[in-house]
Amino acid sequence: MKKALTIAGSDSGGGAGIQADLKTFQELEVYGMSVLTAITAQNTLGVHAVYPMTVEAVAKQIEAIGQDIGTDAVKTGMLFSAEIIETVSEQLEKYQWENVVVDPVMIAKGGASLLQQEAIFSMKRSLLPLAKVVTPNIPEAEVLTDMVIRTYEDKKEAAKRLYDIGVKNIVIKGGHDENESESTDLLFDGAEFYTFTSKRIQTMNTHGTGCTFSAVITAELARGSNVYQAVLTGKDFIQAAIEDGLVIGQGNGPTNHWAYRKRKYIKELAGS
Ligand SMILES: Nc1ncnc2c1ncn2[C@@H]1O[C@H](COP(=O)(O)OP(=O)(O)OP(=O)(O)O)[C@@H](O)[C@H]1O
Ligand SMILES: Cc1ncc(CO)c(N)n1
Repeated sequence: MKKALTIAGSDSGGGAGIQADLKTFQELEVYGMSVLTAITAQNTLGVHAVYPMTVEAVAKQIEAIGQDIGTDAVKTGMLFSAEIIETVSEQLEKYQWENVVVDPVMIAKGGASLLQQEAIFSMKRSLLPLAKVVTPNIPEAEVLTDMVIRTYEDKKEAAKRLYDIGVKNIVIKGGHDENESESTDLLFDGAEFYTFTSKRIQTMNTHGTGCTFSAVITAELARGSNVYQAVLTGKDFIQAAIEDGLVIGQGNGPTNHWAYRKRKYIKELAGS
């Protein structure tokens, strides 16, 4: 049984954060573990309060896993503060886990801050150099690279700048792209650029897309996939999850975490 760990915030509404990650790991038949960095009081209408954990609580949770269970891959999501980022980075270095995926979560869909402004420096200096994959959306990539991203060439330049910080593979996600008919994610591995394009779905129910996408990449790396295959599966998984989105709550609803598995089974049944 392969194992994956998420170090992230709790979304009480169940669509993003730790909850999205664990649901995704389970769907991909990977044993899921979690380290909480913060608790959010959150629903489909927005983030109503944030309660960060102490650095001691974060370190102890990681040590509990490191000293006993270990992991085949680990992702980070909402980390909230510079001190939490420094603690997580120290622990990742201590255990030398190989498949580190950093989703540099900064702002929730409703505009609430999930990362303090002064933590950006720690993210770039301490955490990103440990990452095998980083998965910023366009606004996050702009903050991390200090540039405006409008065109495909801008995305390529931003990916190169992130590579220079020390990340081995960069995925700039297209959810916030201005293209109304497609959503294209760009992967750069230091040598080649690859694009992953899908039809843009017109829906309000995209809460937690980024968390779910990076959780798929993490689970797939744990299962032994290479980065290209992991991103490809991430794109298929999130497309199915948005297409079969759930009408839950009064705002931006969550995606459907079992849509990908359901489609796979239907295909298998049709073939048998
Ligand atoms: N409307 C959409 N239709 C199809 N794919 C989408 C849509 N919105 C996002 N995606 C895909 O979902 C994944 C996540 O991208 P996005 O840019 O939305 O992340 P994010 O902003 O970090 O998400 P969040 O902050 O809500 O967790 C990417 O693979 C992207 O291409
Ligand atoms: C806890 C948490 N992590 C990440 C996101 C980003 O989608 C969110 N809304 N909430």
